[in-house]
Amino acid sequence: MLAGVKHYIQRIKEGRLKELTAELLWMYAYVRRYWLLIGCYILLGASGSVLSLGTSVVSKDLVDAITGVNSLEIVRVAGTYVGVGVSQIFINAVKSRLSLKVRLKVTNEIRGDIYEQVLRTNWESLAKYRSGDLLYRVNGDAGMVANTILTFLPNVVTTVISFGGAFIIVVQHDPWMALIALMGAPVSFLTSRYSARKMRQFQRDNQNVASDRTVFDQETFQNLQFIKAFGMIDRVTEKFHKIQRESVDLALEQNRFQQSMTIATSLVGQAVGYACYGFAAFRLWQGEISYGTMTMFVSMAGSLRGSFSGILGLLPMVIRSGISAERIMEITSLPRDSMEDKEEADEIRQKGQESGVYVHMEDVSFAYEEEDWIYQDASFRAEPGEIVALIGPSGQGKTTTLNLLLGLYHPQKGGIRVGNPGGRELKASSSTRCLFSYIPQGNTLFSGTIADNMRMVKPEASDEEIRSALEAACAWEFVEKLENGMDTEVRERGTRFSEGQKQRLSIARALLADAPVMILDEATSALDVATERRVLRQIIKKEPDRTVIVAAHRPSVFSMCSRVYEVGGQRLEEVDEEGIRRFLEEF
Ligand SMILES: Nc1ncnc2c1ncn2[C@@H]1O[C@H](COP(=O)(O)OP(=O)(O)OP(=O)(O)O)[C@@H](O)[C@H]1O
Repeated sequence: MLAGVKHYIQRIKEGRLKELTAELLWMYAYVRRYWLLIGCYILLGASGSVLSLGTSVVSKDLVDAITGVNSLEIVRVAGTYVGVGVSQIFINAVKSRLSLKVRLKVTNEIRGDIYEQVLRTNWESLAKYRSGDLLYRVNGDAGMVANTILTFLPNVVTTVISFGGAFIIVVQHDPWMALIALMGAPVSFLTSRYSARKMRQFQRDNQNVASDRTVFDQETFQNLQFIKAFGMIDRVTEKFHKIQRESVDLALEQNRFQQSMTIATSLVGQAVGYACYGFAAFRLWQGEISYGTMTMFVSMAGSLRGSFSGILGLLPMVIRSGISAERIMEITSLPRDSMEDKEEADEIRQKGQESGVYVHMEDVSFAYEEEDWIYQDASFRAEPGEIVALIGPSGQGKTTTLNLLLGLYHPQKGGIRVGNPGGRELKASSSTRCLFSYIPQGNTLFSGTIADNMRMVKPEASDEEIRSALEAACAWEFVEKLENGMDTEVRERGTRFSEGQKQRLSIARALLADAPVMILDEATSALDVATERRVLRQIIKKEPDRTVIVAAHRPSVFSMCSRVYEVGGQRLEEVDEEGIRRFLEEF
């Protein structure tokens, strides 16, 4: 007893109670939002329970009428019996329909909420999660929580009504009978307490395996071409089967545990059932109860036992959704993108159309991991109308610098400022991202047509505007030859185009966004030198005040740049003319 109390005190100290309360409150917020629908569902469930109790009472009268050979009474009671049964069928049908409607609505809304929250989460925190894992949290975990919100409360209410109703009816007829029927309760309570602890661990493992499966499936299909090219089909299939086996083993182990618990409680339940039969028969022999009352006793005793186990049986569901809520809350409690400077940033963007926007980085020090500096005290500037290049060996910090400018990561020291020359200035943050159009490394095309991809950044763009952007990015020359021009499907991840073509489409999309600063991260690396120069010239020609920042490995763009910075050896420094000449010679 003392050990039990100590155990709970320890768990409260560990913060488990606080966590559990937070999980329940989080779920309760959704219950409150749908209280009317959930209320209707509970009412229907409750009336179903009352009718079910009614059936037992009417069956008693029916048996008594039959054994008493009272034909008039038989007809009356049989009529009520049939009426109650038919009502139950209709109530169940309405309940099932309402349940589906509410389930679809609540599940979609919870998923929508979580989806939006994930998208608005700060990139620095979100980048640590695998996309498949996030996908599982949005789909699997959200579905689990929605299911519990819908089933837990209504089930508790209907079970409490069944239990309370049966208890009152039995106690009124014979309190001893009620006591015997509940003899198994302490055993059920103790086994469920033990099983709750084990189930929590099983559920955590289950959710992790399911999440790993989603990650694996997603990565396999995304990289199918690579897998085929490297002849990795057998290895990948083997890994797929291994993950499957893991989840099967876990499910079987969990099932074995659940079954042993079920066997233990069922054996106790059965023993209690026989005791009820015996006691009811004894009372009948004593002539203290009728045949009808005996029938009712036996059915009510089953109902008492059943509803008690039913309440305890809801425990695994609460555990499952508690774990899911915990996994979702882990994501939704991450810091959000702050948009507090949004209005000022919009103003800078507006003004930027006349005077352009500069980007200044002053004495910045940044490390992903503590003290593992990418660079310290680094400065950099890009003015309107300039093309500025960032060069340096692979893995030294070019992309990192661009991410800092975009406010996706934040420097530990120093500041990054963006603003109009002689006008307003802001610290780089999620709010100032609207000043940039960014072309990251790799493929960023989405399913849909070329025009759909273009309109992602400017939904109201006319065909003329799209064509003009495609022309400026030197993409129109191949798009116009396609069977449906800009209405041609790009296919998933743009598989129908060459790397250089995909890069030109991405540049066209960035041009259409019409932001005052354009960032290209190796975005022209797959183009031949002549096309690369043509594209950069067009970018400036289209908008002479645009600020262009290019991360590049090769020196082909140097001749067009106002300034070149080199990132490497934990430094970011401007390269003088001598340095550029040396770089060109080395290349
Ligand atoms: N999210 C991250 N968390 C921890 N370390 C990171 C992260 N992103 C990049 N790095 C590390 O920071 C360093 C700089 O990476 P970055 O992508 O900026 O290099 P890069 O100069 O752009 O390289 P490349 O020319 O190959 O694209 C690398 O050592 C990389 O491993």
